Amino acid sequence: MAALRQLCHDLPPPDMTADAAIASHDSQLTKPPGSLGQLEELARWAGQWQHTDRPRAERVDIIVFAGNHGVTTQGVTPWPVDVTRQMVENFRNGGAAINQIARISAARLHVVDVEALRPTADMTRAPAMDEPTFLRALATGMQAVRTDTDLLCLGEMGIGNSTAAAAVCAALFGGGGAKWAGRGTGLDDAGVRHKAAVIDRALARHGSHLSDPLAILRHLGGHELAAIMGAVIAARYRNIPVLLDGFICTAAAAPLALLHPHGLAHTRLSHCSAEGGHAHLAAALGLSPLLDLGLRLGEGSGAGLAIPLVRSAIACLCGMATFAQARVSEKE
Ligand SMILES: O=C(O)c1ccc[n+]([C@@H]2O[C@H](COP(=O)([O-])O)[C@@H](O)[C@H]2O)c1
Ligand SMILES: Cc1cc2nc[nH]c2cc1C
Repeated sequence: MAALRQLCHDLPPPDMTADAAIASHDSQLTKPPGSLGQLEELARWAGQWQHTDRPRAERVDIIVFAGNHGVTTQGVTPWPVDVTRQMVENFRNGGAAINQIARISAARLHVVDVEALRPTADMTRAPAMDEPTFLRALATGMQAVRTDTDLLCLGEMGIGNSTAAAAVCAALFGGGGAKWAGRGTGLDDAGVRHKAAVIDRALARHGSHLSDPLAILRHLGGHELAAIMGAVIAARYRNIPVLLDGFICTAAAAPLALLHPHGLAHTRLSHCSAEGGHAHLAAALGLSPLLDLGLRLGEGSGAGLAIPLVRSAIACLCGMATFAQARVSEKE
């Protein structure tokens, strides 16, 4: 735990020399300054974290981390637990939404079943993970990050994990189960109220251990959430910018924002999920989503859909002519 805490404390900073070079080059491109809006900032973000003034997004990985959750025994999701394993099989056979999005976005898809899909402990009765399991799941996430990657998209699959994510958010940011519990895969109003009460019971059970972001993720999170956290940390050390997906993925990364003042600066929020807590979480983290399409699927689907935006931003930065090259007159 101490080594992990040190890693989080020592996260490398952005390359502001590359950033200045990009800003200077961008100002000479054949467009009114600022007219590419958020794409301009997106290209600078990619360059800052890839440590280059000519960023790339040719080699893009989508990693879907899958895990199971003991808290499902509390009736917090309308779907059978076995769907996690069945969907992993579906990912491997090319039949899920993320397979189609990965193909359209020309990204490599990797599926990792964390801890062989063994469920965590039920967080209302015990810590979701003991320390060795938490660290092993986190290391699984770190090891899944390849070095030959320009851009990393993270996603998850886990029946019950919207309860784990909501509990993590409640412990990190306050507000209790009622603020963070959402419909997940399709709960009705009574189901959401029950889910909020289950979260409140877990918070009460672990109260004295919830003062530290890593302890919060261990007690209330899940194997795939820990793996996502590990992947976000590894990407920072390998100069790889990260696209986060929906509510669960963002909640898994959120502890890093509390462990380091710029812990999530190398990540962008790909979209705002329809899951109620995601907008609250984006606001708490100061992240603004690139897309808002009403998605609430997970699997890395929103992150996959944002890949063409990053590619377009970089293509404009690196491919456009300058005013001098194109002999276009500059503003008077
Ligand atoms: O990405 C999101 O914002 C999102 C919102 C709601 C549900 N999900 C997915 O649905 C599953 C969790 O829902 P639940 O109801 O079983 O907790 C899990 O596999 C997630 O990938 C994902
Ligand atoms: C069918 C199904 C597909 C999913 N993909 C991500 N979460 C999911 C949850 C369910 C239930």
